[in-house]
Amino acid sequence: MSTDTHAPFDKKPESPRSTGELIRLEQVTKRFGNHTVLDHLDFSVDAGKHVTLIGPSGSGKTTILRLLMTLLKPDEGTITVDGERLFPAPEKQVREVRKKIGMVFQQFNLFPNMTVLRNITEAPVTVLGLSKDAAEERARELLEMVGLTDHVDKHPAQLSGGQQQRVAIARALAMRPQVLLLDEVTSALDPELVAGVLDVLRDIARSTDITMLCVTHEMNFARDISDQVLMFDSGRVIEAGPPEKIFSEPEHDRTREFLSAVL
Ligand SMILES: Nc1ncnc2c1ncn2[C@@H]1O[C@H](COP(=O)(O)OP(=O)(O)OP(=O)(O)O)[C@@H](O)[C@H]1O
Repeated sequence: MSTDTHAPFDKKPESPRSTGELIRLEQVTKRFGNHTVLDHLDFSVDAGKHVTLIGPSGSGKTTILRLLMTLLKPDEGTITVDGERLFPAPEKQVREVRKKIGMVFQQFNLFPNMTVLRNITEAPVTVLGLSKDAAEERARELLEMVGLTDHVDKHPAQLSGGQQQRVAIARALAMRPQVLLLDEVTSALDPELVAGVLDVLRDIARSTDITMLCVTHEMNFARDISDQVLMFDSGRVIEAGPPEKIFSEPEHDRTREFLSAVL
């Protein structure tokens, strides 16, 4: 069996996957009724980069992740992932492109009736066609990475929220996505469980070549992992730059107001 099948994710020293631009949104507009949530939005993310979306509640950050997951469709504009259209595109192409994208949600969304191991192996077996053994081997490696080796046979209800979220991270990585979307993954956790989850994500950011697009209110985490921070306001990017610039010398008044409220 190739090492490729065994590796839970691509570590940095191994051959990188795509390089250059991985995600591109062009003139993307999303409306809910009369409410324009994203307004002719343009931005791109290069492969292997960690990009964090910050901004006030309701500014459209989660909507972007949901568009990339194809849980929503834009009203206008194009979305491209790894050079292939995600929207507009034929259904078969959308399914293929979707395999390149993993997401971790605020509410862990684990299957309650499946064990931890099965939660992680289910999609690699049914969607990627991995053998049960190969999927389990990969799952065990991922569970070690997220510090949950002792919990393989438990059900989600037997775990803390932080542990469930770490299973959800392992589950997303089991599909070997090129992009990991993180939507306020610690917002539903008790405060004492937040650090454990963020540490796992820091480790993934440091040791793998995965591209991350992250919505978070954890500004220290954003500062630690981000190559670029995008400040959103009313469905537009109003300021973008490396974290040291955005957090220390923001140019826009709205960014300053937002950061003074949350830091
Ligand atoms: N399915 C929906 N139907 C109607 N309105 C929606 C829907 N989803 C989101 N919205 C609205 O779109 C706007 C943007 O929501 P979104 O969740 O993208 O914001 P956000 O920046 O992620 O906010 P938060 O930080 O509070 O999660 C909000 O006003 C929200 O109420």
